[in-house]
Amino acid sequence: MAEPTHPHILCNDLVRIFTADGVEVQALQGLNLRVDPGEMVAVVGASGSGKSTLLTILSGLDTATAGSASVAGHDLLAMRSRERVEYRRRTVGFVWQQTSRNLLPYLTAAENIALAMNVAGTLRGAARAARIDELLGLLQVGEFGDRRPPELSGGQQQRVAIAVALANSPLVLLADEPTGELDEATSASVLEAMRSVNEELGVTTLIVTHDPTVSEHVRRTVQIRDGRTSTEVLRSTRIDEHGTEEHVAEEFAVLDRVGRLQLPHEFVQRLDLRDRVRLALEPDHVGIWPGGGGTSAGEAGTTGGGGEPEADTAADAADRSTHEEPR
Ligand SMILES: Nc1ncnc2c1ncn2[C@@H]1O[C@H](COP(=O)(O)OP(=O)(O)OP(=O)(O)O)[C@@H](O)[C@H]1O
Repeated sequence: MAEPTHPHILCNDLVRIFTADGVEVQALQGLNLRVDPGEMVAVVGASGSGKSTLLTILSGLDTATAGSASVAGHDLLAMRSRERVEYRRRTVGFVWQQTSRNLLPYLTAAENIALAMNVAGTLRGAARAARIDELLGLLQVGEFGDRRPPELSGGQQQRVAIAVALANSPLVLLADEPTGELDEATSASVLEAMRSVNEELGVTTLIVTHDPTVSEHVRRTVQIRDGRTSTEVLRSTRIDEHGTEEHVAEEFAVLDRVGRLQLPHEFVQRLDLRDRVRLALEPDHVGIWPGGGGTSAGEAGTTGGGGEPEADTAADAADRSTHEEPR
């Protein structure tokens, strides 16, 4: 039997509560996320959904209020300050939205990468120079090693920032709105550069962003809503019956360890689902009906099956199933 993979990022029921002026804000409300080694995943959500809070915790700059979070085997809630420093220097690399946070403006691109190696005490001499050339080449900014950030375009600056983030060969690359200050075409090319780095170096990559178009550049997009992951879109390529390659995107609801899921907002609105719903366990899917005693019927959060089941059947099945209220 194959060995189970240990995820590179694992968050279980992650909660972060901020208190400002006596008012509590639950930025993360029991978030679950798993990213396996070598995956490239985008976490996409509206402003205020908790993206930056999640990334700040994963980067070791903040600690969660409850739940668990681990990155490449480091338990982020139990980590002490010395481990935290090493973790930030060697285990994870970061790319932030603002280039000013990624690069020092008075150092050249090559010197910015060298500085990251200096701080972590990694490569020296010829090995260092070779690695800097390799990284700049990989990010397609090989000819700009001697330029300072103000002499580079926004897209080139972010490519150099990615090279800096990779300087100490981290296992995980974390990016917070890495294309937030770029135009559409430049964003697409920077995301493609991140994808080729992910493929060539195998570095696990997590991007958080409000920009839904990022999902076109990754295989898996996780939607975050109100501090929780809600749905996922998986992209794959398959060959159709004419031998033509086609790209397929499928949307899934995220089911947590205890069986909770969030229905997509449109489903809830369309069927006017409120307070409680009726459930029916079918051989290959689960049906969900409005619970208000109406006659309208529909299905949500299901795989397989089709057609509109009888409301009576749903009620019967719901009676047969557990009567526990969803938590
Ligand atoms: N330090 C803080 N103190 C109080 N509330 C905070 C703090 N940081 C974040 N919040 C609140 O937590 C919630 C989530 O914020 P967060 O910055 O994680 O969202 P986001 O999805 O990254 O949004 P944006 O895309 O606008 O940056 C928001 O309601 C925000 O106001």
